[in-house]
Amino acid sequence: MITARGLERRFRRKGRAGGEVHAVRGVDLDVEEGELVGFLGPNGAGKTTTLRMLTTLLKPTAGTATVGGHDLLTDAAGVRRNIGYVAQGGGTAPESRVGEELELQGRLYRMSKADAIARGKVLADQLDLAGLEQRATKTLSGGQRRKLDIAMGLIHSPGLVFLDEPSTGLDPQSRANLWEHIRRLRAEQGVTIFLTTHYLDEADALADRLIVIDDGRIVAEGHPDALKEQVSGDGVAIEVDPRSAAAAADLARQLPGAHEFSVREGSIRFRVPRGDTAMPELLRALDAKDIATAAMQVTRPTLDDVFLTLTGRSLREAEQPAAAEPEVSDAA
Ligand SMILES: Nc1ncnc2c1ncn2[C@@H]1O[C@H](COP(=O)(O)OP(=O)(O)OP(=O)(O)O)[C@@H](O)[C@H]1O
Repeated sequence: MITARGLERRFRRKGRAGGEVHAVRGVDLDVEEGELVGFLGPNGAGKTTTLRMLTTLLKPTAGTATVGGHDLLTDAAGVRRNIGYVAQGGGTAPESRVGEELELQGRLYRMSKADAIARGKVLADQLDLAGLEQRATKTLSGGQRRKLDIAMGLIHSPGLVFLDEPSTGLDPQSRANLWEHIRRLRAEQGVTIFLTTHYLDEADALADRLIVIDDGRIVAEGHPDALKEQVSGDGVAIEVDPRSAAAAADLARQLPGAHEFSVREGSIRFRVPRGDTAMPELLRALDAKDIATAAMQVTRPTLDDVFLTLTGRSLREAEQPAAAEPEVSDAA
């Protein structure tokens, strides 16, 4: 469904400072039909820029791609016909009615009036918007508005849909509801979904496969659980008498694959590939040396641990609002 090689995008900075922003620095992507792929990275990592290139809204500075079976550079119209794109801000006019928006969107894709209305009804049902057709879009809740945006992106029955930060700004209940709908769209309609997010829980809950981007480059790729296992392993924390800490840490260091040690007084922390198998082994070793453990805890890694291991930064820290960017132009 998507094959991209070496996609790059530079933006020229305006003003006296000059120079360039290298927003995307050579991205390779492969997305198979029917996949639900999460494109995860902190603010400013290059997610939206990549998405805008893949959806023909922005020309790549370098690289090639095939999207929905059409060449991005030579057949942009073919790409546009075969994809749906749901942008961050959505695109509904505040005064118009839900049903009208859906119909108009269908007409923009050259559907007949009857087909646009019929397809709008099916999508409204599937996305829990039935009964709201006569409501002005400005009166919808945030969650309903996002679902309308998604319905509009799907009106022409594309096989591939891009969702840019679908649940940003929604309360936890609306987010969970939206996730359920996204899962169902894939399950019931077989739509391939490529979504960007900077929420770890969203990536974890939704995606079959994650592609992690940082500073314009892909830094990891895989199923959320596989990434956690490969990249960082389980976290282990044990508490012993401070006088035994050095000896206990020595024993823990002998566990296969143990790494990232920190020892502070009687508190020892480290990571191992599998906490459940390492723990009994360590307990036996400590017991044999008469070292008593006051507490022991194993924690499963999070996607934040993955990001930290790969980049040396926490995704949560990286999400802090960025400093104001210099004025820039859209032209490369
Ligand atoms: N039109 C533009 N002109 C200049 N620089 C831009 C432009 N669009 C994006 N950038 C810069 O490119 C970098 C990547 O931005 P992008 O919007 O792709 O990130 P993102 O990962 O989608 O972030 P967010 O999660 O905040 O949406 C940032 O440094 C951004 O300031």
